[in-house]
Amino acid sequence: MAAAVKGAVAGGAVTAAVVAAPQRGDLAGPPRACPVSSVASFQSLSGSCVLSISSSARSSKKSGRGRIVCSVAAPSSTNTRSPSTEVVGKPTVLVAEKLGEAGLELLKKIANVDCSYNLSQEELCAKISLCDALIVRSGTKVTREVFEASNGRLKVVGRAGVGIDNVDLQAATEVGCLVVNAPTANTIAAAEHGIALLTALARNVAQANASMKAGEWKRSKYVGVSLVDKTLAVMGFGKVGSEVARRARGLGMHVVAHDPYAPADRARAIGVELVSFDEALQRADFISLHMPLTPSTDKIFNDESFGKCKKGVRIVNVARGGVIDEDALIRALDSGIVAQAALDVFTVEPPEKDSKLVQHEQVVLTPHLGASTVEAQEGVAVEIAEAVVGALQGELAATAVNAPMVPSEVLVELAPYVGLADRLGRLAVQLVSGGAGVKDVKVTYTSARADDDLDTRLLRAMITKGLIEPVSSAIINLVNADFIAKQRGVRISEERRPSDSGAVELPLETIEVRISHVDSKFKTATSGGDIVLVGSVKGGVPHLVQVGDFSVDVSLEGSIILCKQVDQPGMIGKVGNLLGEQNVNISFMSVGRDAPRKLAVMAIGVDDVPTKETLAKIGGISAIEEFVFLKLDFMQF
Ligand SMILES: NC(=O)C1=CN([C@@H]2O[C@H](COP(=O)(O)OP(=O)(O)OC[C@H]3O[C@@H](n4cnc5c(N)ncnc54)[C@H](O)[C@@H]3O)[C@@H](O)[C@H]2O)C=CC1
Ligand SMILES: O=C(O)C(=O)COP(=O)(O)O
Repeated sequence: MAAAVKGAVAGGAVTAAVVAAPQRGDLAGPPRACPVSSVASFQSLSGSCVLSISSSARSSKKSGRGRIVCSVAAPSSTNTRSPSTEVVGKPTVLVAEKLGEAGLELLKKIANVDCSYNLSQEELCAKISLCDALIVRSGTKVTREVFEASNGRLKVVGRAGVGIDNVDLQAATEVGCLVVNAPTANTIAAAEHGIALLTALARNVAQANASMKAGEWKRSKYVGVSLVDKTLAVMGFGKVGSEVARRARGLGMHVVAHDPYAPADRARAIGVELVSFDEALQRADFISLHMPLTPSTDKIFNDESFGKCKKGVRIVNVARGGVIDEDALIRALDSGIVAQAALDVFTVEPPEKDSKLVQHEQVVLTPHLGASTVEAQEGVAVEIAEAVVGALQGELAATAVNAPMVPSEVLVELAPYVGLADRLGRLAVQLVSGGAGVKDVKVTYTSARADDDLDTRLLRAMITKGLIEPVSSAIINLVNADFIAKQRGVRISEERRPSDSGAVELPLETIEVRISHVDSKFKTATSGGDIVLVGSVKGGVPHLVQVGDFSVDVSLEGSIILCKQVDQPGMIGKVGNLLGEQNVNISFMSVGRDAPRKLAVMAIGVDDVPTKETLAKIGGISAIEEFVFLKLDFMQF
């Protein structure tokens, strides 16, 4: 994608749009569909956000399809999508698990929505290459195979809930697919379910209910234990954990919490003592689990940890089944270390109905209902639909889980430099003629601001995009830029160069891209043996201001002809005439020279692509020693 950044100030709010240029490989014919995804816009949002640099043409680039119009497989009996409502030109969102109506309505405003539930992995893989977004809950495994089967088309996976352990984040990142979740809307529901299980456990509600339904009346068998003055250990003091702690304090419990990353002041504010893992186990009468399933929490409750607990401890798990070694739990229940367990989540869902855990008398079960309240499901549906719609429109995703979170105000400020960074990378790589390929790139940012006052991750991603996309089939965005650079052995180092201009109102004055250890097609673009291009933003438009040691000034739009020549009268006229004869419009011309009548570099911006013959004629002008034509827009070829 060649991107032009257009900046504007509208109604006091700065907005800018990165406009995707058409791609090589696009077919002629019907207009390219999915216009929403070809525009990455910056919006002034509150909080931390991430820019999704998207291109509608990514699917067409790989697959050769010219438009993103889907004919999705016939709906199964559980499908609710009506194929007749599919609209050409809209992206397609596959909703693979039940989603609240309000969320579906939001999606339908901009997308064809295909609600296909209970898909097998094979069915999901078969459909996914026709979808721009996928929305799941915890019941769908979004594996590497799914990302690979998407063939580059899937731009965003929305997890309508918190836990993203069912999504292969590494695979998503590698293919540049954004993953967003809905981290807040089900917090209270999960916390309330935790408390429901805690109280039910203490008073044998489930067992007594089953007994009565079986016609019994056993009052002495179901004597419970009190919660007041007991100690609850909250393991994982995040959003759900702290809400559980707050409620447990209201029930008169002492609450300790273990969370290596929790801020002490939040704990103190709720009257919770933060303790080590072992101390939490040693002090707890009740344990409530609220940590994510990660490699470091996988089976963190095992024989060894149960061995550290008080005999008769009661455990509630509304987090993830995998944090408990279920065989170890059965042993701990059988030995009496654990008196009772209440489980909403399981290592494999649904668990085997005849498993010892499911059938254990001291185990109370719910089928992953933590988030299942009417209110939470409506909230989650809206939260995820907004995130997915935003991502499809190239907006900032505040809940991205596999991309750097760049504060929105930083993004707004950097917007004009995003296109500059992409174009400098794109031009620099076209000057490389050989050698071992691009391995060493140094980017120098000149700024009058303090050293720590520039977040360059977005710019680095765009330079990477510019450097790699023209010479590969990779699609690069903020999600996968660092991964792809590393995978290709491209080392991008960054440096800040202070400026004493005093222009602190600008985040940046110039960006210099230097490629070392390569040969150049245009020797004049080298300085000290390296290819060096410097750019800046003028009036919101990216400009090339230096080529090697020569100063130029050419707007980075369309394409550029660089000529090295002996400075002499009439050169501009000669080149201009040749281009004029071919009806090639010149947008800019700029000459940088050492001294009068010595060597000069002429940079000519052209809106149209000159023919090979015209270029050859320019190259044939006797005073021109070197000559290179650089393209910013690949559709022209
Ligand atoms: N059963 C259900 O339907 C639901 C389950 N959940 C699950 O509950 C869990 C918590 O969700 P939230 O509170 O929203 O997430 P969160 O991200 O706000 O909190 C998780 C906390 O766990 C902490 N943590 C990470 N590693 C830890 C470790 N080794 N030991 C102790 N703490 C550790 C983190 O620092 C963080 O504070 C997640 O696993 C989520 O998937 C959430 C909602 C509904
Ligand atoms: O949000 C979470 O982490 C949950 O576990 C909720 O899962 P669900 O969306 O109900 O399948």
